[in-house]
Amino acid sequence: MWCNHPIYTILQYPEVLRSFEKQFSVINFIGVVGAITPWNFPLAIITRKVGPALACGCTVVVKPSELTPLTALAVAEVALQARIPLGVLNVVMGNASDIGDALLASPEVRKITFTGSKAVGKKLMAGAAGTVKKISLELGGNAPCIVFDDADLDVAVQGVDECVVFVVSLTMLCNLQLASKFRNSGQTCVCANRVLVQEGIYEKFAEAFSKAVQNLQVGDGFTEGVAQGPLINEAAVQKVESFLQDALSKGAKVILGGKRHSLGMTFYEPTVVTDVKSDMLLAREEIFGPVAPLLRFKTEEEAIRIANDTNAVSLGLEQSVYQTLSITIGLAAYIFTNNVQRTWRVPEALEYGVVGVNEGIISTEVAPFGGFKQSGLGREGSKYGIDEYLELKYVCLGDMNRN
Ligand SMILES: NC(=O)c1ccc[n+]([C@@H]2O[C@H](COP(=O)([O-])OP(=O)(O)OC[C@H]3O[C@@H](n4cnc5c(N)ncnc54)[C@H](O)[C@@H]3O)[C@@H](O)[C@H]2O)c1
Ligand SMILES: O=CCCC(=O)O
Repeated sequence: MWCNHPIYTILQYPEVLRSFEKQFSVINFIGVVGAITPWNFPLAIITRKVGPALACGCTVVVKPSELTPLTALAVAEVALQARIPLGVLNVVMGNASDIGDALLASPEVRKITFTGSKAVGKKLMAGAAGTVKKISLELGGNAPCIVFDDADLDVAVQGVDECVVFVVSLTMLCNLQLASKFRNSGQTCVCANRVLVQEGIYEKFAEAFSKAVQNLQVGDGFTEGVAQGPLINEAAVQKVESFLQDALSKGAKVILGGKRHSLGMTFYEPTVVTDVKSDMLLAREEIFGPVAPLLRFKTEEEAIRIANDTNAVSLGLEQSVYQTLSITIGLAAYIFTNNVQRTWRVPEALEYGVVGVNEGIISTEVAPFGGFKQSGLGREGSKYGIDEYLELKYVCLGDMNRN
């Protein structure tokens, strides 16, 4: 159920359009959208795709993760209650690759929007070629978080008003780090994955940070005060264990946690690891678990180089070591500094789609969210997110009075 009424709008560049009086731009909504979503934000990721699609006039077929299907059905129920007409928002469950193939093969589906792993994203991108569909990909990350030694470690933060970019206390730093690293038990694509700490403050930061992490209460998310839940499944725990094992065998040290939680099942202790090096899987792969690896750096140039070097091949690692070995990715990055010049210079040098400066929580619907390199294509949120569901058309009007 979709039609293709053009919305006649004089778009950007009115001054250019004025100079070509009889020419103007038209936007069409793109058509049927296939939205394939992951488990880790089972509601938010559906809504950030469906919202702009419906706003543009598209209909949507959502294929949610098989690990969190009920949230998607709840969205569909709410859509019905909101009187969104039948057929406008559809949820399809079943075999993932069969549904993916059907969406890709359909000439009616004009756009695929996907959030999930790099491996599946690449398959969809290749599959979209058959019918030349527009595609947006929000894929994995390996966010570096750079802590410079110019942060004023002794300034106690009195209140929110003082939390301006030039006053970064150790307390604030640790809190922001906690927010960024341990959000959703570390299972967030923008979680700080590698914490790069300048050598002058490395020991002090490690101590203060692990004290803060120790206070995170693990348990049932419905219980008051609990900050860390379980990991999504056994495979996720085993992945964390294998990365930690690799790091320990290469000289890293666990200073907090480092094992399954006494609650059992898929609960894992919030963990801090020091002496982590760039060639360890903990630093090269998306951990997707509550483990914070601390790396050491000397200079700003070195920090930027380590942060941008997500190419496994350049480190001489065998790609077969781990199936999903990261290659040139760039979703989110963070820096903490008191130096105003650094707050501009370093983000500019970082090859990442989103950069938090003295801020650990960066997602908002009003900003463009998305990655560089193999972290994805396109943006979600803001006016740029709307563009993903539109086609731009140029109409050239002839002079009707011409003889
Ligand atoms: N960049 C972002 O905004 C963002 C946000 C959240 C999660 N992620 C990434 O998602 C990953 C975790 O999510 P996941 O484990 O659910 O990812 P996943 O790629 O395994 O699954 C994502 C979706 O793709 C489906 N799928 C699997 N194989 C398919 C196929 N052959 N054809 C069509 N669909 C198929 C799954 O059923 C699921 O619905 C992490 O890498 C994380 O970084 C990225
Ligand atoms: O996992 C990715 C989405 C996280 C977010 O919206 O901040």
